[in-house]
Amino acid sequence: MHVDHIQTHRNKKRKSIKKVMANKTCVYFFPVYAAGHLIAMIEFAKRLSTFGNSFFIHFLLILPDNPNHGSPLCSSYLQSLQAQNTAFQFHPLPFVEPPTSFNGTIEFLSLRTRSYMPHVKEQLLASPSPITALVLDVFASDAIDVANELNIPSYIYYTSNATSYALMSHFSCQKEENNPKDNLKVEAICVPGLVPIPLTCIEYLFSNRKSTFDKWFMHYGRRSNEAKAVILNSNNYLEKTAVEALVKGTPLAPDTKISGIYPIGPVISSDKNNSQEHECLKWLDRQPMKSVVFLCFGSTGAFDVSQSRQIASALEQSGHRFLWAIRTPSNEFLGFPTDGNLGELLPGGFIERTKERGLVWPSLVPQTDILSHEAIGGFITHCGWNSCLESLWFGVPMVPWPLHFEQHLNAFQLVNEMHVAIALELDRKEGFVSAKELERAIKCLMDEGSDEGRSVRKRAQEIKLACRKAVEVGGMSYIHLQNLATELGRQGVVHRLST
Ligand SMILES: O=c1ccn([C@@H]2O[C@H](COP(=O)(O)OP(=O)(O)O[C@H]3O[C@H](CO)[C@@H](O)[C@H](O)[C@H]3O)[C@@H](O)[C@H]2O)c(=O)[nH]1
Repeated sequence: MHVDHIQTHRNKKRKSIKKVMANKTCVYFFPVYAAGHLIAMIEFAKRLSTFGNSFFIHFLLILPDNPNHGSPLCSSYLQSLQAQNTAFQFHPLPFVEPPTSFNGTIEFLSLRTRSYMPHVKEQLLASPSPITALVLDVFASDAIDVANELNIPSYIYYTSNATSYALMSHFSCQKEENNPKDNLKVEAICVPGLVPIPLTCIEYLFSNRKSTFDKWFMHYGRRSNEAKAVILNSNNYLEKTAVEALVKGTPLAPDTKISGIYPIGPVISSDKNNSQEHECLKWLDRQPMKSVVFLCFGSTGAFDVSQSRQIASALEQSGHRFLWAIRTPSNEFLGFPTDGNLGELLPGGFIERTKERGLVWPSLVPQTDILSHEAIGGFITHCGWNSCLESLWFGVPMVPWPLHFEQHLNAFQLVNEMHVAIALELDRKEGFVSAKELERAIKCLMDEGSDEGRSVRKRAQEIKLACRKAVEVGGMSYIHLQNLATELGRQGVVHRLST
């Protein structure tokens, strides 16, 4: 959605809304413009808005500084949202020149978000109705300062899982000398209330290999401790230990202001987006039930030639049907992968040799629609939390292939806590997986006679049912969401227009 679209849309709505505005308040959302964050937050807002209509929902948006830096998934999602005619209002913030001095991607994005704070304040002050809450992505939590200044309660909508939030919050209150980065010699990290977490799962967060992520991870942990409450896209069936510990407050900083934890998940994007006509789905219609292994690595995941060829070889040797979304990595700073250059990425003759049982799709795919298709029997995923939830929602067992951030931790949970995934051995330093190892994991997941496969398939079905029950009327996530909606609607008028 372009700025013009958003603004026209907003102007049309303003008129009709004016009439009923008198008794309503507003909840403002401030997401991060990335597929795993923006879409997840809007989907959460949709669900929240089904609980009565005592408030209007507004979104503050920092649009990408350059069209190549914005996830294509975000723009197509925003466009499809227009057709759904939600009552949400979007406010793209006026452009601010991006920072020129920074160390790595996360620092760039963090500094850029901070530079928008004057505009955030301006927008909130211009609100057409009193504001009862500001709901922030954790990576936009510097806006808590603005919320405090205007006496607006702030909430964090955390787009990943409860365990990684517990870690973030716990480490944020550690003194510099206890920086987990310095503990890299121990084998497991012990956080009060959590099961011990192997260091290999989190060293990516705390090693200096990837610029300053650890510094910002701790910074946002500290900021989120200043919020009134944290909303988690999880529940205490998926992550019993972490959710229960967080509800008790065990891993939180002693001086935290957080007084509520709302595990309301899973929230997934379930819109069909007219993708029924998509070639991948038509192809799946022709495949037997649960016969296809699906490979997709999130909004930013893409492999070089050498790794892509190992994947191709594993797929060929495994003998199983497959659907592989493949793209070419971008060399540009903040650039997104481009359509897969199949001639370069695949070994000669691969497509011809596998055409009876495989489809290679050189672009983004309608992931949730694919996962919901009955022909899908397994998912090889980079373990972005949304991808994990989508797979679980449709009862699809996984092979985790984590790439960045907290994805190694998510992979650990899928295998060791939820028992819905077959472990894959990867060289974490290089992120490399050999053809032999991938072939083994695919066979383990997909072979009918595989005991491990049978076990993860059964668990995936159990989790699917439990997740659906959790969000149904009366389910545990439903009740948390209902309580949150009541709190937001009841909060009283905490901020009045300045004029
Ligand atoms: O071809 C594709 C690829 C992805 N998706 C969708 O894009 C979203 C991707 O989200 P996610 O699986 O969470 O991956 P990332 O985009 O990599 O997510 C970022 O944000 C997540 C939530 O905070 C973190 O868990 C991840 O580590 C971080 O990389 C999902 O809804 C997918 O269905 C598509 O629809 N088509």
